Amino acid sequence: MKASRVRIQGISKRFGDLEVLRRIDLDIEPGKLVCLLGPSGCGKSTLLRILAGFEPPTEGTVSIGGRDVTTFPSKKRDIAMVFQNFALYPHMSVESNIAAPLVMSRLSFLRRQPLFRFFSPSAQKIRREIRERVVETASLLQIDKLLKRKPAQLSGGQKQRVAIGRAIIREPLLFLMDEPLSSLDAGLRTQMRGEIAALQKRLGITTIFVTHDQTEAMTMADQVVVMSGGVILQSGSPREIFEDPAHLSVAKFLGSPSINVLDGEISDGLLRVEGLSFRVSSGAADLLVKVGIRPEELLIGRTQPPDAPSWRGKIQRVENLGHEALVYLTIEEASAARLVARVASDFVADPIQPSDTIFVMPRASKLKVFKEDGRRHDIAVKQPPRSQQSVLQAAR
Ligand SMILES: Nc1ncnc2c1ncn2[C@@H]1O[C@H](COP(=O)(O)OP(=O)(O)OP(=O)(O)O)[C@@H](O)[C@H]1O
Repeated sequence: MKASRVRIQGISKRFGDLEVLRRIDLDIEPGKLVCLLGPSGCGKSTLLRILAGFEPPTEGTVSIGGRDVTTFPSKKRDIAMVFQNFALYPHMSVESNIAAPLVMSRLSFLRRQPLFRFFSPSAQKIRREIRERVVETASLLQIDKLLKRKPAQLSGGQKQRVAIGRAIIREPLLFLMDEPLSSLDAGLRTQMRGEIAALQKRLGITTIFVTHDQTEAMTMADQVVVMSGGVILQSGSPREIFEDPAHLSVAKFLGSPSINVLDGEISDGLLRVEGLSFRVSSGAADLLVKVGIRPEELLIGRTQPPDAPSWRGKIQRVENLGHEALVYLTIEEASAARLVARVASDFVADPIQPSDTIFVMPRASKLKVFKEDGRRHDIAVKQPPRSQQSVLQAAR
């Protein structure tokens, strides 16, 4: 299989006065599975359509496999696309649907006519080769028993496999998918997530797909590109963008329940958050900030930890999910600050009363600090040394 590099440089798109994409730069390595992730209307489908050649950019260039294809029509780009609704030909069998791209590219209009088959040995040979490829592709996708059926006789997952089969049979340079799983039910979506990712690895075709589902992005992609308002906020591995978000919007978009966000302030070398103080890297300027804490990075207990800053929390609600529990609470010191903590379900095994007071300790090194404009503030946060803690706690 061919694996090609994709390079997007300075792409902007305007529809009249509406600027939908603003100077997008993106480099995709050959053979990677890349996800464009972002809220509705952020411009992901428009970017995919520009890559596919369905929409011209207002500015910028697209290159696929080292060729500048910006002005090429879709047909000349050697790409294949799977649409949200699969777009199968309803009157044609599964076999003919999968074969369609090869039939169109390898047989002229005349040689496609039924009568021609009987008189042209070369057309017969091509037909035989195409059939072999269809069977090979169908067995790869485990739909080889369905070749004679029409799309109306298939389940959602089977239709999707046919759509994928039709896309990969030509061995395109680039494979594009627009919300490929959104029309499947939840169980099938989980199954197809794994199957598509495994198939993509086996074939090695550079693939870009669009979704607004963070689980899909995090479980399938090698590289996740988070978009918002027509710009790329961050591009990186799923782990990178989850653990090291470059922007508060990225941090909020990933993770369920969403990251806790509290107001904070850096002054005199300390980060102060709702009454707790932490040390920050030396030389950090005084600043108002937002502090993000993932629900799994809040430790909670029934007794006050002796050697780490903690809040007193009032439990509002507990959701026991079996293997873990979500504890929703407010901070006593700042009743407006609401938090959610993800804890092992043993913690809530003893009946916990909604009004019980507990202690909530954020892991200092995991605190994510953002500037007021949402961009990440690149400072390290640490626990205050033990000797300072009693002083800081007394000063609260
Ligand atoms: N042909 C068009 N003419 C005018 N505006 C358009 C056109 N196509 C898209 N838009 C606008 O561009 C913006 C981005 O649309 P796009 O479809 O790329 O978003 P998206 O992130 O894919 O959203 P969704 O997840 O809802 O599909 C939207 O505000 C949309 O209304």
